[in-house]
Amino acid sequence: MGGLLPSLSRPANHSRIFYSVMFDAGSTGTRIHVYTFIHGGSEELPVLDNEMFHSIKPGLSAYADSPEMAGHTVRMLLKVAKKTVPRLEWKRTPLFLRATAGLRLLSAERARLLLEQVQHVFDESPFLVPDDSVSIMNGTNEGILAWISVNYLTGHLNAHSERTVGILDLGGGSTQITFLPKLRKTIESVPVADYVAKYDISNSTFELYTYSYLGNGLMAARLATLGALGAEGLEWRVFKSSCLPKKFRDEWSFGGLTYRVSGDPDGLAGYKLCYQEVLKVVKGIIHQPHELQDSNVFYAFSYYFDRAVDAGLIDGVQGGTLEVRDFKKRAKEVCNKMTKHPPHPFFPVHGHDLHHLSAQGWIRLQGEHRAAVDQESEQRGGQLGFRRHVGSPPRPEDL
Ligand SMILES: O=c1ccn([C@@H]2O[C@H](COP(=O)(O)OP(=O)(O)O)[C@@H](O)[C@H]2O)c(=O)[nH]1
Repeated sequence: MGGLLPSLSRPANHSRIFYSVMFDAGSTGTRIHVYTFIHGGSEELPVLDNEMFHSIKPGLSAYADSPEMAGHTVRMLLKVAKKTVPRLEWKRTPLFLRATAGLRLLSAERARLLLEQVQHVFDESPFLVPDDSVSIMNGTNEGILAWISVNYLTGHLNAHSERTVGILDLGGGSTQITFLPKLRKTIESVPVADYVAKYDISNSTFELYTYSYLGNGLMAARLATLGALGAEGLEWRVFKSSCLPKKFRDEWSFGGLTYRVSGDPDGLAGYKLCYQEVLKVVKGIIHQPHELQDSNVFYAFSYYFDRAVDAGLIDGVQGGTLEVRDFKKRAKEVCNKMTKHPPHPFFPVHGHDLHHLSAQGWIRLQGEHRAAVDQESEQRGGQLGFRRHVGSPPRPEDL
């Protein structure tokens, strides 16, 4: 997002503080980040001084049939920008919105109508609206930017660092995997050319393995497992799964549609059947690079983090370090227990078939993209790579 920073050529007597507003329009929510930067001098890069964050659920794609509601969401979030940025700075503070999987999953026309509403709200606001303010970010850029962010925050992009870490991001609509391959063969044996992307950062070129699986975010893959994604007859159908406790009934909303779901009261439930159900959705779709069979460090976040916390695998504040097989072990325990006592439904990780991704690989789990690095624990050996919500208020998902 090269245009995030406004031009720094300003008169000498000008305020050295400036602001930038970024909207993350995800499939499950829309979030605003209001950044405050301090510009130390013409030779130096600006320093991030503060970040204000707020979010609203559901995401913009829930309003595909009523695009003006998407505009309303953005208008509500802009109130946070108006409160944070001093009035005198509004006209030089740029607004950007980048939409991810929710809008990628819609038809081009429906997505266009939603973005048109956002553009309208931006245009009537008192802020600066650059030419490329509102757009859908492609999956490759989403994966690369997450890789850069995590490697920058963990100190792996500095000149002395000899290795980098991979990232696994499980959103609601898509999931991304990005890493720097150690073997040439990994690049040469990708299924299609768009699994490889070159990126230049401070005099180094990184040739990354990166892919975004659209429709394999947690919510979309879960519905696909139930045979519900794209199905007809949502008004009368109940989608059953052996991944859910037999007596479980609920309604799930995603992308503007509501699905009635339940366990199978007359059938069987449990790990084995559930695993087979999930396999149908990911088999032949998820590419498994050979070199990841060896030990590798990945930072996994978004729903990987959320589910690891829900499953009691890691602490919700401290984060933690896990082996991939820990997910499988816990999924077995929970799914097999649910046949006896119905607990909350727990789905094994759908986004990637993690078990096959890396049998001995470690993943560290992280929550928010904006979390700060816990330097102390990194120095202690990196057992707890990240803390969640460091330096920010608790996340108010609902305004
Ligand atoms: O700043 C953010 C925004 C979202 N998320 C997580 O991302 C997931 C939802 O992803 P999203 O709605 O953006 O879906 P996508 O459009 O990426 O598929 C949830 O686990 C959120 O907690 C996050 O960790 N940090």
